[in-house]
Amino acid sequence: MVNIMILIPFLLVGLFLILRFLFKTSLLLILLKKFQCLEDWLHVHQLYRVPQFNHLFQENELYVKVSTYLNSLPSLEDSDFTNLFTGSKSNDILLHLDTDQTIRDVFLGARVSWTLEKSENGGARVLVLRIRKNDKRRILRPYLQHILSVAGDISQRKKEIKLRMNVDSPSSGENGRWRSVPFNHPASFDTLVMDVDLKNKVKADLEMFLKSKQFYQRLGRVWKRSYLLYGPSGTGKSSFVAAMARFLNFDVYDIDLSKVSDDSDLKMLVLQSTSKSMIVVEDLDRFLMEKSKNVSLRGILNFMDGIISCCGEERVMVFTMNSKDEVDEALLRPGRIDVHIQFPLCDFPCFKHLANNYLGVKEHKLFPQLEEIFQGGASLSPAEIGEIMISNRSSPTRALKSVISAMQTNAGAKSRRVSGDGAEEIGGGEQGGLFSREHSVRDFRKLYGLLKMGSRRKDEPLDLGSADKDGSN
Ligand SMILES: Nc1ncnc2c1ncn2[C@@H]1O[C@H](COP(=O)(O)OP(=O)(O)OP(=O)(O)O)[C@@H](O)[C@H]1O
Ligand SMILES: [Mg+2]
Repeated sequence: MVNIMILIPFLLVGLFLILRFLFKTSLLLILLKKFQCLEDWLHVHQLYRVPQFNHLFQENELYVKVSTYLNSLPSLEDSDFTNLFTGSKSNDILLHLDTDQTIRDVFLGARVSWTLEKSENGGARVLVLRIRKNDKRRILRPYLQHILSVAGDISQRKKEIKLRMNVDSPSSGENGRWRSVPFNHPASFDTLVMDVDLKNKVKADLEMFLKSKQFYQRLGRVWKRSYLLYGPSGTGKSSFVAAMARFLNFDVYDIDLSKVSDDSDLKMLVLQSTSKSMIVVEDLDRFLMEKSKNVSLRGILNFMDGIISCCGEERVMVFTMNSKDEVDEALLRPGRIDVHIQFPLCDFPCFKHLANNYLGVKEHKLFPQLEEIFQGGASLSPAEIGEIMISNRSSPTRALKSVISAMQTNAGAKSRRVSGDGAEEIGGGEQGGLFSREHSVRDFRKLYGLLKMGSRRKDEPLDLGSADKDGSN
């Protein structure tokens, strides 16, 4: 009994030292690996080789996708050695599988391994998949599908968005071709001041669309969705297009209809676009109102339906207009346009949000006066208010006073118009809407240096204000 009492402290110390030794060294890990090797050795395996190039020396897309997938696996970080590279951004560090490196993966409970080998005939490489024969039938196909889908998602996330524009250069015979530049528009759903619910609804709609491949297939419908963004100039339609593209990570095909030679040329442009892209036609109402145009209404309808006949993969189409009142019903029918989004002028909550974003002002003694003016019906577009705030950003009070003057000038012009003509101008005028009188445009420009506005301005739509901006995001 006494002997046991003496032994216990020695046993405890011994146990402590053994545990300490095991934790301080990698003995446990080594034992685990040996056990796995032994277990593997007791199974029959099948090997699959994914070569980097095919027999015509073209890069094997499967090899690229499997590499992308393997380089994203957390087990790569845990492997004994691997390659480190910098990414496209300066502070990105990327892990890459090295030659003769083996990486393990688990799929549906089955353990598989991949080894990167050098092929016998030179520098090309081969990825070798090792899979237990017992698991082969059950997991091989779904596992490869899983790899393709993960790799697709990764490359989509990493992709740099491109803006593609149709160029009009008959001399070089390039008419109808797309010219591409990196898409760097800074707008995102976070920077846009608009109704939060509306913003969330659009995001949810886009997300749902992306996930609905099977749904569209089951219904025998082409996987596409069309949006119409309409509202006065400077209310954020083009910025919204940019936000959508950024959100979807889709390339933007911006079609300039004036550079399209005829109806079939327009169809060709769609045929030359790729999947996972947004096809954008800005100011469609203005184009349709033009008397002599190369593309007919039928051509445009066919082009909208052209997607249906040509392209099965996901496409988002976006059309912008100042007003949809004058536009042919056929163009707006469900199926051609799925979602209509109105962009109204700024109301008081929207103004407050802009004041916070541009001037860092949450409350101000001029706010009650501004609220009254807004409630009186005067309004400016977010672009106009933004410009005033930018040019006066060193003095918030001056900026707010300038907004007040602009709204008063604007309201004055409106009332002069109403009393002079006996009716408010809505629709039709060359330079209708808020600045339909030349002198009010000049007044406004003089006051705030808005040099680029006016030429594209249209009348306010009749349904203005139905989707109020609440100024939060
Ligand atoms: N809702 C908004 N929130 C934040 N900024 C906005 C908003 N609307 C417009 N702006 C600002 O105004 C400028 C012009 O906006 P944008 O070009 O998107 O308007 P638009 O509706 O496309 O006008 P147009 O009909 O003349 O093409 C942008 O630089 C953007 O920053
Ligand atoms: Mg625009």
